Amino acid sequence: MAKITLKGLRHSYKPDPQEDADYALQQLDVDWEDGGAYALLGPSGCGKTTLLNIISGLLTPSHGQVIFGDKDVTQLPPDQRHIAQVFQFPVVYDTMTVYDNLAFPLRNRGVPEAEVDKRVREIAEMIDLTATLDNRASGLTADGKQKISLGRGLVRTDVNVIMFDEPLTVIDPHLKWQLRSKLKELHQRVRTTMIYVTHDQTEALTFADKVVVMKDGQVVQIGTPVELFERPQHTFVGHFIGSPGMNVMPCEVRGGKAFYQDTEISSWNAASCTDASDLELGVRPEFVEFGPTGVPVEVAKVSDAGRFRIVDTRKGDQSIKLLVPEGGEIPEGNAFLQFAQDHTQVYRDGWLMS
Ligand SMILES: Nc1ncnc2c1ncn2[C@@H]1O[C@H](COP(=O)(O)OP(=O)(O)OP(=O)(O)O)[C@@H](O)[C@H]1O
Repeated sequence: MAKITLKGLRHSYKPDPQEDADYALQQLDVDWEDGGAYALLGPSGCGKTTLLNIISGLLTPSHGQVIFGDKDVTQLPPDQRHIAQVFQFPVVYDTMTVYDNLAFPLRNRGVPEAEVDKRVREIAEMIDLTATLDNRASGLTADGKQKISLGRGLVRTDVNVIMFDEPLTVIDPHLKWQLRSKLKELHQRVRTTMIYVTHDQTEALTFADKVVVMKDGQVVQIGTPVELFERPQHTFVGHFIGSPGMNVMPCEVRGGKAFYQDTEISSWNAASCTDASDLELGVRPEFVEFGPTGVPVEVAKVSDAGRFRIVDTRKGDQSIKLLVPEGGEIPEGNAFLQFAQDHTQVYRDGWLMS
């Protein structure tokens, strides 16, 4: 196992890239700590698969280095990188038994049969496949087959990283959460570095200790689920993560104070703001409440979400959402909103002002 470092990585599929938009991956520097559970999260087309293929060696980056430990592997083919991959669709040998599927990577590497047997039984137990070891893999359901794909990665002792590319896509919805929590549990047991690629925030936040959020070929934030929630570094992170996402409103800063349409808003970072162009305020619905004074709005819609209600308020074209706990009062028609200062922040050009 080894730390993985991506240094000055850029990739374009075009032969003669000229501008940033020609790059599927823009300047990227990321350290993946040895033994970490990471999610790579972002919308379709943001560059997740490109990045995964560069780490696994299927793709050579246009610029930059891929380093495992202290070894530069940028030019090494996939089979010399010791990586296990679990794809959207399970890759299993249908005619073989579950046992032989799990044993395959070890026998391929000439591991003695006694060691193979020990390892296969150990891993089968971890992924709940012991009872089916002698069955043909063809008879298994999709989640059983996906467990085999995973097991084939876990069984190897030479693996630097296990990478999952949207692994729950073909799993029945009611089994998804089971497999998801199984993955988390397995990571805690084996402590192999895992990178889990998804566009689904629930999958990312429940699996990962650290989430790498991507947008348009760029990493916009690397953080724990709590950090992404509490301090989104970019309005995209605030909006993409959370349900509903962060409210983002245009604002002005005058004399170190933020104003939204002439109402002063207390914000923890407005004082650091010297440049008054392209500014926005971000505040999550969890940190907005009704008050006797504040931003005047009109209550437009109330949706029940179990233990709380999501209230959609309007001021002109601007929507500002807030969460009201069960039993909390919701005014009809006109109302005022107040924002928690510690969780209300100014962004410039999308990026958090520091
Ligand atoms: N083989 C290719 N040739 C040319 N352009 C490509 C190729 N593969 C991907 N791209 C482009 O690179 C960008 C990033 O694509 P990529 O598949 O890495 O994103 P993604 O986040 O994995 O998306 P998805 O979740 O839909 O798979 C996209 O604009 C895509 O059109």
